[in-house]
Amino acid sequence: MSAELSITPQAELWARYSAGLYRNEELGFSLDLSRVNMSPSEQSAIAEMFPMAFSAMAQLEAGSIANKDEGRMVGHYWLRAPQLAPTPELEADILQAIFDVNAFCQAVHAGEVTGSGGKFTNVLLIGIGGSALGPQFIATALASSHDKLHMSFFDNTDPDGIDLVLSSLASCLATTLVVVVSKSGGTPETRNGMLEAQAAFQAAGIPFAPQAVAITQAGSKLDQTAQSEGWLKTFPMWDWVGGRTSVMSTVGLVPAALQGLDIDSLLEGAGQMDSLTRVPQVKENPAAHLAMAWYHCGQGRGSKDMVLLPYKDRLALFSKYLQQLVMESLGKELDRKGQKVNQGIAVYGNKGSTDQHAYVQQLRDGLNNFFATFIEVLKDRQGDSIEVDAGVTSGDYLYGFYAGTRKALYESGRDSITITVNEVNAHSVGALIALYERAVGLYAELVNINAYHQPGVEAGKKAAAQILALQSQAVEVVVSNKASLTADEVAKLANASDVESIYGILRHLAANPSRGIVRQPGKTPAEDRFGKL
Ligand SMILES: O=P(O)(O)OC[C@H]1O[C@H](O)[C@H](O)[C@@H](O)[C@@H]1O
Repeated sequence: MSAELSITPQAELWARYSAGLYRNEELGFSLDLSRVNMSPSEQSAIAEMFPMAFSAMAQLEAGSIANKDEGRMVGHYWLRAPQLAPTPELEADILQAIFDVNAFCQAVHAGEVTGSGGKFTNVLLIGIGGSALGPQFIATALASSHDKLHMSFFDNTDPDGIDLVLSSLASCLATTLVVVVSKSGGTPETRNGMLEAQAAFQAAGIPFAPQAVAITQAGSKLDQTAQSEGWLKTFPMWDWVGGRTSVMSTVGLVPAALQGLDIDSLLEGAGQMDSLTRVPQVKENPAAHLAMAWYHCGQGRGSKDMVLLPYKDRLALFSKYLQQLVMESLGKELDRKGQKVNQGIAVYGNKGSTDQHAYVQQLRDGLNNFFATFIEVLKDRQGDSIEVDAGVTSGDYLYGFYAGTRKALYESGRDSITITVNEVNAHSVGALIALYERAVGLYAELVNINAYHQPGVEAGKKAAAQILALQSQAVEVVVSNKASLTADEVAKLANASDVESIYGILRHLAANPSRGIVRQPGKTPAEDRFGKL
């Protein structure tokens, strides 16, 4: 196949590009599938599946219980078109939340709401998954020297990672606004981050509650904590917004507005893309183009990985953001009929041309198990560029590397999609997010899965809870025994059968001296002995 492709005449490729390019001048956006080796007949076969996908999306937008397993509506599209919400109450809730976000952030910027050290200078956002990835992506994509507040994140329960962020905030904790984000309000990593931040405030003698903001569903554990401790502010989150599609809700709007970003433009860009991707004709709909290409490349089974190559540093976190959006939405064991399908599309990537010096070698010459998505940004920078060679700028190089890689991949029979935007700004970032949200929704309909639940995540959470329960049993046995014990002996005394887990727990504790446990290494893990320090 690659030999055939490599001899496709340039003129034919140019004609295919020109005739097939989806573009919208007003939005400053185009989508090119000319380097996806999909014949017209294959295109029409996939296009025939779309009417039912369009109608499912229309029902979803009209307020159907699209997430049947969890009995929920799926309403992230209403966030940028509140008039489309299925009830006047929901419309009013969305508008009120946007109003409150603006009012609060204006008061912070104006110094009407302050920290104990005066006007806020920093934001520490604590969240994980959909409650961190979107805010992090937007913060990085749209950062500038005019940012009103400096952004930091706790997005994990890694003590060392937390310390690193805290050390960077040490001199400005008294002017740091802490925003704790959790839709469910009960996610352990986020709760731990909140407790770590509270401890740091306490150690510095700064009251935490007057500098803390919660974003969560009414009545959640986090909501209760915020209420009972008298936190500065609580913003609502709704059950009809999924975590991975929550970036246009208070989850993404509060941090973005605090940073000083143009949230109206973000919502407008998303809303404009929503209008284009609502169109029920494949040819006219860029999200349908994308979903069609995904279906073709992976044969509707996700057999090829999606490699994201944005040629713009600001978009480096987009692949991380899309990893959750795509993989948590599409990675499902069962289809809607309950049949085992093990669907999904693996997503990875970072940025071009950096990745050309890392893994692009394999993309070009190695396993052909992927399709690439290039993101090209036409505007190089604000202001002019110097020439790095006669008549050539750094931006020309970046373009050259993108175009060259696209060509080289095509010549070795590897499919690629190119998305082009005029520039990276709040409007185009909103549009890109909306494009992928819709493409994921449409693709999920094509393969008949529920894109809006995440049953698999629960298994890991339950297993983690079991390990933590086992830890207290194991510690009790070790500290109440005079002699040191092997993991097998600890397991026996704790009445537990999972010796390997006990070994792992004790080895971890022994590596942290303040936990009071020592390890005497034996020849093998089974011969290691654990005792009181
Ligand atoms: O916002 P939270 O309720 O804290 O959830 C944070 C994240 O954790 C979960 O495990 C889900 O799989 C994600 O979809 C979610 O975004």
